[in-house]
Amino acid sequence: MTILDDIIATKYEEIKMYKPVGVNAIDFPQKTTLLEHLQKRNGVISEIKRASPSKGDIKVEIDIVAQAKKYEKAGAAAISVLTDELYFKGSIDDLCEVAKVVSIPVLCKDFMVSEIQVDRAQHAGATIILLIVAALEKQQLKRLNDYALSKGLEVLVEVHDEQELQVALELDAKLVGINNRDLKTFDVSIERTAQLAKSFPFDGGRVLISESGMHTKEDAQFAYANGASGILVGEALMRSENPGNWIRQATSEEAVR
Ligand SMILES: O=P(O)(O)OC[C@@H](O)[C@@H](O)c1c[nH]c2ccccc12
Repeated sequence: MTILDDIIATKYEEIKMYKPVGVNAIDFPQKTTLLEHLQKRNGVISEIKRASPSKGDIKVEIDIVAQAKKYEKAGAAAISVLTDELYFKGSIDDLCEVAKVVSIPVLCKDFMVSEIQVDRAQHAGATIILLIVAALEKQQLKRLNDYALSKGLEVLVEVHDEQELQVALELDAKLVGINNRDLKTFDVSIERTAQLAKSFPFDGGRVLISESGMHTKEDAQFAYANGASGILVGEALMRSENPGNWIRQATSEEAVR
């Protein structure tokens, strides 16, 4: 059993206990779309990540609304919010709080196995969901992808190796994330992006997003230089004294050249 198997197993238990989503729709500010942003210019998908199984507590007590506002003000392309409670100390309420105050896309970062989670994410204000190829059967992946798209959500399809990339391409995913972290062993290497980018077809409006393990402006530069239009950054922004600066530096002319 890997940690990923454990997490997925808890998801099936969790979804049985979800309270039905209320009938009152919340009035969220209108949001832009991530694909359009990344087709035009590079960007940082900035994450709210209180803790993680590989790093333990990162910043559990944090004003996430203030943090999200900093991300938006600095020009983040989107905000990712970890909603898993057990392993990441996040919550669907975290996502909802963020979605209420920003006009950039909001990604529900969780391990989706069921349409119930997709609905719940959208109800809480998410405009993007994550689907992890390594965590899903092919049919299940296709079903959830079709379902989310039919609901008007954007879908980020996450891969970690060549085979998974092919699965994402078969789905015709437009937002493809290469996770530099192996979710089974936690090994991280940003070289993974460079490797997989070699077989990435940069056509059809598809964009490549490099996820995890980026700490410096040079890391961002490396990802962009290897074909990424977007980078997904969690820990570095959560630990930074000045996350706005981090984002601005990683999106400056110099960094994206
Ligand atoms: O904190 P980092 O190393 O910057 O990583 C952010 C993000 O990529 C990572 O949180 C992530 C990528 N894919 C995931 C899937 C599930 C949970 C978490 C993730």
